[in-house]
Amino acid sequence: MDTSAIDVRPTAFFMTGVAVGATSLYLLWRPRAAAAAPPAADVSLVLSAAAYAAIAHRAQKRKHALQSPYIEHPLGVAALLAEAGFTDAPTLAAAMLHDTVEDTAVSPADLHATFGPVVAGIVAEVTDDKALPKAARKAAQVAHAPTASDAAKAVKLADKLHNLTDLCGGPPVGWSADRVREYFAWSARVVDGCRSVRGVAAQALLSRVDDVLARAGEAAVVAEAAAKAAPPVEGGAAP
Ligand SMILES: Nc1nc2c(ncn2[C@@H]2O[C@H](COP(=O)(O)OP(=O)(O)O)[C@@H](OP(=O)(O)OP(=O)(O)O)[C@H]2O)c(=O)[nH]1
Repeated sequence: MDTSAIDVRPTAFFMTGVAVGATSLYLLWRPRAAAAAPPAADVSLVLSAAAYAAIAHRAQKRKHALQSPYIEHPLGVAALLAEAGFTDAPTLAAAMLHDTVEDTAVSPADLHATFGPVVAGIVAEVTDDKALPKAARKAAQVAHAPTASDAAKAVKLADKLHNLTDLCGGPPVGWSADRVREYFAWSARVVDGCRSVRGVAAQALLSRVDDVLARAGEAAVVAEAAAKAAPPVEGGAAP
């Protein structure tokens, strides 16, 4: 067949169009694909932190009536960050580990050795000094919040969001309605110190925290009902 008679210009034009289109699609898809599939090292860091926290908190339970395993809280805090749009692995890992130094035998040096300085640093920022009397410890959280890093502010906000949402479902055993109101009021002061946190995901988180802070009255009513069923123990023991 004599192909010399075929005009190749439309074909060349078509192929150039396909190439330009495919390149554009690839350039559009590539960042989305990267966002959808985090690097294996990030997944590994976050899951290792979850496993580490599960072992560290293995003997502890939440204080509410369900008495669920304590790890529910760190997992919940990390999940709230992810739902808000946080994808930074050290921040998610620190969320998983945020109560290990405060409430278990894990030391800052242990975390530094296992997870490195970034994760250990965020955890250190959100760790209360349990040697302080309770009132001083609570005041220190309010005082330190404004100067915390963005990552530490985000973990603190998710921590408060999880605990306050929990309180709306039912208070820790022995908490009176007044104690619930006090916890909401104190949390609002910590949250105010975190409002300078930067980033779209952090602002989404703040908006959810504000929604739950508005439910203080509802949580107090739930606590009143629970107190009628089982009388409150004022100043009840914390874990
Ligand atoms: N709402 C709720 N809180 C529970 C539950 N179980 C344990 N907690 C913990 O109780 C703390 C609040 O109790 P408080 O008596 O006010 O404080 P304390 O334990 O620090 O002395 C919260 O700590 P925090 O200092 O506010 O935060 P975190 O950094 O220790 O998590 C929260 O993590 C539960 O079932 N529901």
